[in-house]
Amino acid sequence: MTTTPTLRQERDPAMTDDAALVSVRGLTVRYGRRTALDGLDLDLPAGQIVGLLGENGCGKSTLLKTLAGLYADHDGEVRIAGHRLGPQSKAVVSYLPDRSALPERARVRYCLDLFDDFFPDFDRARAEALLSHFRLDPAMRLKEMSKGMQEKAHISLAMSRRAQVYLLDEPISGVDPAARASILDGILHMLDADSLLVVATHLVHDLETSLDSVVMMRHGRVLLTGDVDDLRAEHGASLEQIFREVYGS
Ligand SMILES: Nc1ncnc2c1ncn2[C@@H]1O[C@H](COP(=O)(O)OP(=O)(O)OP(=O)(O)O)[C@@H](O)[C@H]1O
Repeated sequence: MTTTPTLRQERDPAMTDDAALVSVRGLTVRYGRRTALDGLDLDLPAGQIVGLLGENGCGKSTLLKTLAGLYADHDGEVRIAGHRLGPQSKAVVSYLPDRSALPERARVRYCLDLFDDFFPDFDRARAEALLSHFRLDPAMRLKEMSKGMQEKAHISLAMSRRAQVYLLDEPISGVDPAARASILDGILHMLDADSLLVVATHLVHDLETSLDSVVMMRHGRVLLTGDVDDLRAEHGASLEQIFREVYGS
């Protein structure tokens, strides 16, 4: 099969797309002499659940961190809800990193207080409802929880900001397969219809039915992007099969 990015839209590479909630042009991020993102272009509209897929080291985490406004040092242009990266873009982005930034001795209740203090858009009732959905006790300390329980706690916090863009970096890698559907239900249940959720994941099979579109990356660039239903129809295969063919070639 071809890995040509046939579904990428033709556009003027210099212009960001005003209609897109997230618009990226020529984004390059380097760690010293290593180039993690290499002139990446991307447009993501509101109202989508987008899977960010690709091999280890292709740049998924770096892209999410950059969109979250954590790398000031980059080349290219990024717009989020029309804002350049900075305080205004950060205010509309809820980012769940692949490694926790919360103190592990903290009780979940204290984390709720932290989010309440730090994020004006934090909806505490929504977080408490999600914690309850996941059967987590707010009195527990993070370090007393299993990896999967910690992930559920972090998801509850990140998804309870009334953000426009949610960036989740491998949010359910530690959760057992049977519980993944319940977590995805919890996430999607809380999502406003006009927000955008981008989830970096290797769990293509588990997320396949939840995703509207995918962005497949390789070597710091977008290799293939498109609507999941369109891709399945075009290739006559499941998303997981398409993924295996693209990255197996
Ligand atoms: N802090 C860092 N210092 C130096 N190089 C880094 C750093 N973080 C990432 N890199 C490099 O940048 C590239 C992209 O890494 P990144 O973590 O974004 O990939 P990824 O697609 O998220 O990988 P994975 O699927 O393994 O999580 C890799 O070559 C990696 O070695």
